[in-house]
Amino acid sequence: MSKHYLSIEGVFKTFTRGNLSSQVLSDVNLGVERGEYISIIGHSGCGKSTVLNIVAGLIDPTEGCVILDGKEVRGPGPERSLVFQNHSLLPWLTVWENVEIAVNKVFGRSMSRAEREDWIRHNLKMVHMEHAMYKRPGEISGGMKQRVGIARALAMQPKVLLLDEPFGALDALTRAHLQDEVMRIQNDLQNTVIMITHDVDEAVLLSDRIVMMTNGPSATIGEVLKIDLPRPRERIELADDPRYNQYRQAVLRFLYEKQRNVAASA
Ligand SMILES: Nc1ncnc2c1ncn2[C@@H]1O[C@H](COP(=O)(O)OP(=O)(O)OP(=O)(O)O)[C@@H](O)[C@H]1O
Repeated sequence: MSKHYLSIEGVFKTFTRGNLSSQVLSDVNLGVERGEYISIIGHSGCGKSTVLNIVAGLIDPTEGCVILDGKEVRGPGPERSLVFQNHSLLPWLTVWENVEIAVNKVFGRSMSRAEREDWIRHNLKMVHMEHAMYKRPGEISGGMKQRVGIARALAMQPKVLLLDEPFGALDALTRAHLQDEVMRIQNDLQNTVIMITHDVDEAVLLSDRIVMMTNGPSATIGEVLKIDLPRPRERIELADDPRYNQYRQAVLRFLYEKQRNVAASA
């Protein structure tokens, strides 16, 4: 039995179409502890989403496996909820109904109607969206849609929350605001999170460990950096913290010195 809460064990992935095949991942191994916040960073196209989709159960590895809480991942499931960069809310439903669908699916049998309503309200409150619960996605901003997406994912009480560049499409201020919200929620709930990001500051600010991937093809984990900064973290204070800047530099060095060939050809 795996000694980690979540473990990615010897994962290889080759995509094949006709007689063309490309090996995207090669021998990816990672152990994640319960309550840990992990960021995955790496150059565009190296295979970050492929790793996340394998953990989500949306893609099968060619070799290797993912074990979550003692069980091998086989196909998607509500114990692994995903939030994408592009809001995946159903546009014809209200904010409330978008969360309700997920809650009914997971807790339809175990909670009464009143309990489910309380739970939906609680999760919308947590992301400060209770004021807009009767609006449709087309009537709210991008940042608000991401809040609802996060509320919906959290409402499923997943064992692991998978975030694929969740703030990537947002302007800098909204992004900072939402990062702070996610840190606050993380301090309260102690979720296990794996997040893909391209943003070095975001990775250092939010993570317990940053997983840095080598360039593809046949990408793997190049280095793992432990972020030993006390929580709760304050972005303004950290800007002057020498440790914060050392972590930042370590990631930048990995991306732009050790793995720079893709950056140069991009
Ligand atoms: N279904 C698929 N079929 C064939 N190739 C694929 C498929 N999905 C991904 N790939 C390829 O695998 C490689 C890694 O893609 P992936 O989306 O995992 O990278 P990424 O690091 O998340 O990229 P980005 O940062 O740009 O989002 C790319 O070369 C991509 O073209």
